[in-house]
Amino acid sequence: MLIAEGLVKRYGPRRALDGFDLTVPAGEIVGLIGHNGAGKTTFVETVSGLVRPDAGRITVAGLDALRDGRAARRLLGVAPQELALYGSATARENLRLFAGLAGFRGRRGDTEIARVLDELCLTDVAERPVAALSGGQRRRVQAATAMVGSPPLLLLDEPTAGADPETRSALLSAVRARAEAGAAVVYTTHYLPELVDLDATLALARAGRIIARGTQEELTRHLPGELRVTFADPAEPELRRPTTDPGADLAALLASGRTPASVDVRRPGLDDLYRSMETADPATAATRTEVRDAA
Ligand SMILES: Nc1ncnc2c1ncn2[C@@H]1O[C@H](COP(=O)(O)OP(=O)(O)OP(=O)(O)O)[C@@H](O)[C@H]1O
Repeated sequence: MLIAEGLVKRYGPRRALDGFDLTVPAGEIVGLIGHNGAGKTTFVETVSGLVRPDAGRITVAGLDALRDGRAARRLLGVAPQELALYGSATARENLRLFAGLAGFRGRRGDTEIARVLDELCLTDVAERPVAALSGGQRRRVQAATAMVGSPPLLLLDEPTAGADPETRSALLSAVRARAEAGAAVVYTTHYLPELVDLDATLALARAGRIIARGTQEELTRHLPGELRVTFADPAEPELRRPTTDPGADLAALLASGRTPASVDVRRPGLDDLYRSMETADPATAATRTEVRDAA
């Protein structure tokens, strides 16, 4: 659904995007993660037509988005990081505007708006001006403007930033439902447990490019987890050690004649992956990408 290749965006001497490649098939949620300044927002802005790249190609549903931006924009819904809503208009009026842009007008538009308001638990506040809504409610209205009209590509830039658990859960359910209905979703967040909830695949951005891409399992399985062992002899301190092969490490421990009282293996998770990006060697990351391509 979305293919971005070799995107470069320069701001003076700085390259916000520096050979950024990302492909997202229909029905897939990709969690775009990376430290502040990695280029995630610039990528979202580039695909949504707000920023013109200096080089590269973007295809949305087979359309060349850089040549035929207007047609490509009709296929995508964006929730930008900075809220962009009309404060004096009600939530419903804001949605009417975006539904109209997506070609939904009249009764068809009203039905679509009612559906999205319900999906994001906004029906009760639909007639209030957006300026009078809470931060979490405004976040949901922003996500609703992206989803109205059911575009096949969703770009959600930190849609749950500052959201309370209720808002977060309504948003995640809506995003999952959209992907199940076939939408391709680019989802940026710094809150990694959300990506586990969404069962998202991952794209790791660093310094303007994607350094690793794959499923959560593919990207975490080679990272060390942690082996924790307590011993029958109370004088022996608890052992905690990073491990990539807990079975072999435990066998070595037993062979040494010590008697464990409890054994716990913590599998590597997304936090470990995020931390490993500090030191990630792009060459290793490239191998991982190849592994996925071959799969
Ligand atoms: N309009 C701009 N003018 C100059 N530099 C910019 C502009 N937009 C982004 N940059 C720079 O480009 C780089 C990438 O920024 P971007 O906002 O895309 O990162 P990000 O990964 O979204 O970060 P965050 O996690 O903080 O949202 C940063 O170094 C940023 O300072």
